[in-house]
Amino acid sequence: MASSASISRPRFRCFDPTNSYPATPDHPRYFSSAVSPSSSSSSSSSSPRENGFGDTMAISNNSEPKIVTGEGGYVLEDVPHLVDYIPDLPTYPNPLQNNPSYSVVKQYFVNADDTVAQKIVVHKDSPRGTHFRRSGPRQKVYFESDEVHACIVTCGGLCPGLNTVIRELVCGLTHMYHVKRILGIEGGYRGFYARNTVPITPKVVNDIHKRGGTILGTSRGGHDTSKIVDSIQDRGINQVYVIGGDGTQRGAAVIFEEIRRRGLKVAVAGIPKTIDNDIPVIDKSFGFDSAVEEAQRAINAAHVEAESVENGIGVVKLMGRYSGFIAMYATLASRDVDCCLIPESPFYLEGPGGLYEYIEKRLKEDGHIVIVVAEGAGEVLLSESLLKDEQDASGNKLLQDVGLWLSQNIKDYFSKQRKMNITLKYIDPTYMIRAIPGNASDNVYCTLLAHSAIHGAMAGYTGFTVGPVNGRHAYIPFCRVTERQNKVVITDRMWARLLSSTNQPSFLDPKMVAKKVAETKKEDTEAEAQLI
Ligand SMILES: Nc1ncnc2c1ncn2[C@@H]1O[C@H](COP(=O)(O)OP(=O)(O)OP(=O)(O)O)[C@@H](O)[C@H]1O
Ligand SMILES: O=P(O)(O)OC[C@H]1O[C@](O)(CO)[C@@H](O)[C@@H]1O
Ligand SMILES: [Mg+2]
Repeated sequence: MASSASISRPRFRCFDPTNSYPATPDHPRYFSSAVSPSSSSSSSSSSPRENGFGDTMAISNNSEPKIVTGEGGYVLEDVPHLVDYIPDLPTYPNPLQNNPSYSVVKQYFVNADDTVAQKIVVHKDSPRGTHFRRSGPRQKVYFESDEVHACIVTCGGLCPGLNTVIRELVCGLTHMYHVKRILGIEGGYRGFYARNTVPITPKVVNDIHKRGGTILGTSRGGHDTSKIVDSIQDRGINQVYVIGGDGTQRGAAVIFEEIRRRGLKVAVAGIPKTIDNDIPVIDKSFGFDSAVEEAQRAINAAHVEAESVENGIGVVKLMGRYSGFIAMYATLASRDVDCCLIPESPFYLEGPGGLYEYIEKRLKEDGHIVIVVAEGAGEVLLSESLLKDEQDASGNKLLQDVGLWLSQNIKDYFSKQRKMNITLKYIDPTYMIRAIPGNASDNVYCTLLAHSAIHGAMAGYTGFTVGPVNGRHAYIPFCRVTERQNKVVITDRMWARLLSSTNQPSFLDPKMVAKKVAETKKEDTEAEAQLI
């Protein structure tokens, strides 16, 4: 899919320019205050951590981001490394060098200075912008195979592909790095201190990618940082793989901070999960493709029902608490949808240009209409009529059922006010969509995510999330994926394509459109100014 955009643009809250010192044309510099690590090796090689620029490594003792600047407005937002706070770590040759499966691969190891550009459409004089460290195997690793004790935890809502990521983490660690100790943490974050752990082997996970859900179980809430890190320390875990959405990545970030504060040699790697696709920076999250595909079945059913009766109305609710990506892509894929309602695009029911007027038009012209509504759409309208302010255990807002509310209002309006005979069928496939296994494309994607995370942790990187940025997998600092949510930008071309494919009203007056365009431009300018 096209790179997902966000209404709120990068703000670089995690970037402290007051720590900067000037970059020279041939020597990019870290912005944080520099302290050279003393480096030693107990085995084959000895060197400070590569920074990819032949430059002295700059170490920050706190959670400052590691920013490298270069020529032409080049910025690298690097991820933390274990040597940032444990300087004397030995390194070892990567066991992949002797792995028969990978031995014929030319240039299997990632070049030390490979970075991935966040912005790929640039102008002649525009800055080169933010880059992230490219993911992949390094020549040297910071863990010996026998020393690794990894754990895997899944948190938040279900998502197609969760089991595939678990499987590929286990198989990747075992087959690529000969790791023998991998623990599954049961039931999300609270499992670290309140539930059992299970040893996992490739045999245990062999066919789990064919099943929906997560074999480890999941939960919301229950993040007690010090209890979690105590448990990591007590069990001798030194690689933590955390699979989950925005809340989970926030949780992983604080676990990493506590680990760093305690000076533990423990790598923390996040694998972003959410069918909502609301995680910024990365191209898309795993499970999203599967969700869009499965949604077609519900939309198809709604269409068949609606077109089989006189004045048939099919309403399908899809997930998307804050972001309407599933609804938007499911609509674009289906071509049977006449109206798509998402949280980012406010709508109204009555009067000229409103939803009721549009439904009536479609019924008169086609005899039926199919409406897709994302669960977070129309929140303002709903809160006006139903006051409820509840949260789940993780603090996420609990939403009213917009599909039911909309269906009831449509029925009332047409039968009572317009005295029309309509037949409305409401389909809520949300949990059926979330519970399926990953589709073929998500399964391949999950493998790449799991392998990226393993290579990063083995290479000593920590405090990072993995994911593709413009098609290339990268290591992204936690703060960049937690500082905002990815949202559909209704002033982008993709939303315009949707409007033109459904022919629905935009529900926006021209003044509002102008305001949105101006806001987006202002945010772009501010983000660029911070990069210079
Ligand atoms: N700011 C935070 N600090 C520490 N832990 C957090 C934070 N936010 C959320 N968590 C923890 O992360 C876990 C998952 O969070 P949440 O339920 O919001 O799901 P998620 O990861 O966002 O996934 P999704 O929303 O896609 O289902 C929960 O155990 C929650 O306690
Ligand atoms: O009912 P649960 O498990 O809290 O999950 C609901 C939420 O999970 C999500 O799918 C994100 O995983 C949201 O779209 C949805 O609101
Ligand atoms: Mg979330």
